[in-house]
Amino acid sequence: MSAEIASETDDVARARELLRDLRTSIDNFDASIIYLLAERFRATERVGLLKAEHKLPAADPTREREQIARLRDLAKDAKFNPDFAEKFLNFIVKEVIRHHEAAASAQANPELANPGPVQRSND
Ligand SMILES: C=C(O[C@@H]1C=C(C(=O)O)C=C[C@H]1O)C(=O)O
Repeated sequence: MSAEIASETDDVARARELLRDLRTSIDNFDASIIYLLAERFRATERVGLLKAEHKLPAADPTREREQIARLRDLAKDAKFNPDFAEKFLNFIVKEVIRHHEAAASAQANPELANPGPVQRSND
């Protein structure tokens, strides 16, 4: 093996090692994101129940505007793309509002949310 080919092989081996380390880090970040989202959704589920009980609207556009402004500022501080931060928040909030609407309709129509045991025709 020529010295040139040997050093190319070393470079690729180093690149593969770096790739493996970076992917381990990415996997840890992804796991953190999932745990954080799970906690966030647990909190928003409680907000959804509270709103349903008190017949408050599922969505709160004023609060959302404040959150977007805050997250855009945080993203800029973190040298992160503020448009992406906004899109990401909107994506999550849309799903939260869908859950809140489902909680409101379950509150308004409990018989539809929990239909009870299925009746068999020969019961
Ligand atoms: C969670 C709430 O409900 C909705 C969802 C939001 C969110 O996921 O952050 C924010 C505002 C509301 O549109 C809330 O009102 O705080």
